Amino acid sequence: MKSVADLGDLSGKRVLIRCDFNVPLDADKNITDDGRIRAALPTLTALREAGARIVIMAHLGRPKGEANPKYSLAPVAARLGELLGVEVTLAADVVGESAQAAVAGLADGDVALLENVRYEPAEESKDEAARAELAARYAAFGDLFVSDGFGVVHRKQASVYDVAKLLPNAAGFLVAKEVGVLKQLTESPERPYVVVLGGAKVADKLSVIDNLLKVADTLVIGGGMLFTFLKAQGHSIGASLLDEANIETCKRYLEEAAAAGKTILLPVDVRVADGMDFDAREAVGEVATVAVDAIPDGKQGLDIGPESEKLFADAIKGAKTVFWNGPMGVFEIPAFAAGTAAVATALTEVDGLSVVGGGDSAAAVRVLGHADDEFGHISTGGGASLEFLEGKELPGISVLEEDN
Ligand SMILES: Nc1ncnc2c1ncn2[C@@H]1O[C@H](COP(=O)(O)OP(=O)(O)O)[C@@H](O)[C@H]1O
Ligand SMILES: O=C(OP(=O)(O)O)[C@H](O)COP(=O)(O)O
Repeated sequence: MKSVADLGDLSGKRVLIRCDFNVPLDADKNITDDGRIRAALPTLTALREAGARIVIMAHLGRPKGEANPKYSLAPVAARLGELLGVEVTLAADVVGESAQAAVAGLADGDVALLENVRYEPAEESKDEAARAELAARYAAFGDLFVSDGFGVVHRKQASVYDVAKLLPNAAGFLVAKEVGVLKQLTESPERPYVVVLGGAKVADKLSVIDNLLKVADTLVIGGGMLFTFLKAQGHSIGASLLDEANIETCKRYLEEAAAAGKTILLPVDVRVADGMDFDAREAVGEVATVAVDAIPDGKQGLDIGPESEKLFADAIKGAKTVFWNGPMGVFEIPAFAAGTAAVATALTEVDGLSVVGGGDSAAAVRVLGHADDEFGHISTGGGASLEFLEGKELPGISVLEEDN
């Protein structure tokens, strides 16, 4: 993997860079945690100081191939401009006339941000030819490509993977740093090694458990995915998140873990309500704590309960290595933040290496009042770090090692 320093004289060169600026926004489009933008500053600053003309590709959320103002990068452009102390030109499209004009208008040290790359249907397409065609349009905007969006390196997408094949490339400082730290967890983690999983990307997270069971001693499961496990154990889960297609897989995981002498630690109680109003940051109906085998019909599980907080905190504090991705509940709503807060605090008390990964998990620890240096490392990637820890090849990284 080449570094930015190996790219030679960058003065006047157009550097196309993929960043992960998928930051949490509130209902008024205020960024609630700008950690991912800050994490990109070392590379962007170095490129600017070297006199490069910077063209940034990034996404926000999952707009599924359609332009949609809800997912515009406008709040990101404004915040990045403040942090860099320079105006960041936001193109109104991804590869259209506005993007072309923004790139053509760059002077040395200037920064342009293309609109959300996921407005383009080919960005996330499984059709390689469609992705390659879009990647060629991106590549026309740069003389060189830098990959610095660690949170997306597990995605085989046009702005992450295909474009890297078309230009001389290098890893940015963030990607290099993340890989360096996460290697410590794969090479010889001190045991007990506990992995804590939660969050809402249920299908993604369930698919990594197979391999994580091979490397970790204990898997602690909270967040949206816990309910598919409860269903697999025969419990009713009311209106909670369910990944129907993976109920049998969860049964298999529970059996495999038991056979291998590993532990899958599930909550014993959960906090439920009729639902939630995410924008208003409120529960809908009464919030109640119930045992996991007594979730009433129609109720939605939105956090782990107080007994589970203690159970999980003890498992975490007894570990020498802990990796945590995914909030335990809908922490953005105060009534459902206690589980995530308990896990975050337990991680700060680990006598060993504690790593938090993921956009929302990193946001959660900061929003809940923790400082970054209370943890061994805060990774900008959730899914990306999990796949790294599984030992999988990450397309956005392996492509950088190929000759071009
Ligand atoms: N029980 C639950 N039901 C619905 N959403 C949940 C639940 N628990 C956690 N979440 C949501 O999961 C989201 C984060 O998920 P995810 O993107 O997988 O994490 P990360 O960004 O850290 O990788 C948070 O916005 C949180 O509100
Ligand atoms: O937020 C992200 O990942 P994460 O939730 O795993 O930390 C990245 O921006 C990747 O987003 P994606 O999971 O929609 O591809």
